[in-house]
Amino acid sequence: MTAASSAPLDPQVLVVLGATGDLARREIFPGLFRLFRDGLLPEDFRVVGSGRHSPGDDAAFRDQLADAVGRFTEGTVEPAAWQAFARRIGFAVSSAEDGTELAAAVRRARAELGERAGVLVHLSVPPAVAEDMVRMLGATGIADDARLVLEKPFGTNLASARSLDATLAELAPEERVFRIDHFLAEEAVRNLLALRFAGGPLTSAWHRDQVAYVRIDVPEELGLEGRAGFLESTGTFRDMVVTHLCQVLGLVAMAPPARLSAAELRAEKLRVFRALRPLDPAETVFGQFDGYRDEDGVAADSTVETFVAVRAWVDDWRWRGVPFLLRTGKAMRASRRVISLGFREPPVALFDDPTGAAAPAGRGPMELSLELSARPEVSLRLPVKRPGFGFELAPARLALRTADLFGDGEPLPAYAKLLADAMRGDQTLFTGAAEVERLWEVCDPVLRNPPAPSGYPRGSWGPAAADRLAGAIGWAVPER
Ligand SMILES: NC(=O)C1=CN([C@@H]2O[C@H](COP(=O)(O)OP(=O)(O)OC[C@H]3O[C@@H](n4cnc5c(N)ncnc54)[C@H](OP(=O)(O)O)[C@@H]3O)[C@@H](O)[C@H]2O)C=CC1
Ligand SMILES: O=C1O[C@H](COP(=O)(O)O)[C@@H](O)[C@H](O)[C@H]1O
Repeated sequence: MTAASSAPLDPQVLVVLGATGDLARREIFPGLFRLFRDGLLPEDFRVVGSGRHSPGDDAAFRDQLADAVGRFTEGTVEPAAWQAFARRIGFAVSSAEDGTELAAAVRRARAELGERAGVLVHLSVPPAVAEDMVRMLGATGIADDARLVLEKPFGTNLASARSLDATLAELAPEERVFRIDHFLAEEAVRNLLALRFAGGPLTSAWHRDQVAYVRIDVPEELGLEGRAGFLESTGTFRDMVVTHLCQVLGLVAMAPPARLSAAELRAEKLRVFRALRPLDPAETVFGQFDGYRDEDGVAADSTVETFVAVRAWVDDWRWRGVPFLLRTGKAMRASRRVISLGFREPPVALFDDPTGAAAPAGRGPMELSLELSARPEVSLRLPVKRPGFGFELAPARLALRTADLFGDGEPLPAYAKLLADAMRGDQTLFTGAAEVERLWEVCDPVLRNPPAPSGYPRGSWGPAAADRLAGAIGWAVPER
């Protein structure tokens, strides 16, 4: 994995399609501002936001962004820094059918920056329109020498992902195509690689001989946040499972790569995804939070899932027989992103039961948990002997918080890291075409035969059927 190069960057025109959308205001513009503040953008740059509907003029667009950046930036936004950043931002209308105004804005920006100026286009648009937007970039010449950053989900199924890959291949060599899955750039996910591959007993324990189950749990408190249109057309399975949760599964399950390069990481993940058994609708639970159908923009008879739980299996030598439990949903009790590995229990419960039958319910096996927050936490739940006369065991937790080690400064958000990497042409943390296509293949049985969603109350942990799916392993996220 390459460190951010300190070499000065050529001037850049940064184009954001879907610039009025949720991702743009929540992550992309705050991310770009953060890079600007940290001196990680080139000396000379322009930002062209684009969408089908103009917010009015450049000033109105900047006002919208000032609001968003203030809200979604950690720490204070210094007015002088914001002004210096904002004066380089403009807006141009575009759609899949007509990119004339956008192309003119990009040409003007390049002319201002000089002939060395590069172009980076981030397509922050729903997956169903990505290919048409890519074609528009080709037809207008914007894609000619630009780097193209594509959002997840990449396509909406295997056929559309292949078609999008084919269209991209006509316009740009693979080195200029960046398929984003921002979970891969989370500080904590990269910390997982350190934990696994920097040596020590965890490297050899990462195996079916020692590990009884893996859980990847991403409940979210947030509901629709004005994204009814997106969720109604995409659903949580495509939005979160085919993408983030499966990608994290790939990093958890992969064998050690020969080196931390894009090619090696992609190859090792692909090996896992080839061994990933096609998901079984009978081992998948869909849920829909109560009241979802009353939300603006949601069909009165919508069967779109806002919650998914899956039991998956990786049929290779390392993982065969180990369940991988995946769960995510909107409007749930808490927002967490936790990977847990439960270690096998000894064959005889020496301390608990004279018959050697089982450990008492509630204590659970030794479990390693990684909190995928911007400030990574690693903890180990393990049994300790309660001091005293007998041999009673109690659960305890050893926790390591990187903020305690390195200070609690403002971590670089995943999107800022990815945008900086894309500008530098570093694809290490981006996904490859083959792995994305294989994941669509694995997920296809559920897409073709989706389970009917069960209702669940807002603020709960999801439908009871998901608890039954997890069985004795359960879904409990560690206390913080
Ligand atoms: N929101 C999030 O937290 C995250 C989202 N993503 C991904 O980002 C992408 C965008 O999501 P999000 O911002 O949430 O979605 P939104 O619906 O909020 O925004 C999408 C934007 O795309 C534009 N758009 C919509 N339809 C079309 C169309 N037919 N042609 C051209 N442009 C269109 C809209 O702008 P206009 O109407 O002006 O054209 C809109 O601003 C998705 O792929 C999503 O998976 C990834 C990570 C996190
Ligand atoms: O890609 C997406 O991710 C977010 C969750 O990511 P986070 O970094 O905001 O925690 C999810 O809410 C959204 O639906 C999805 O499109």
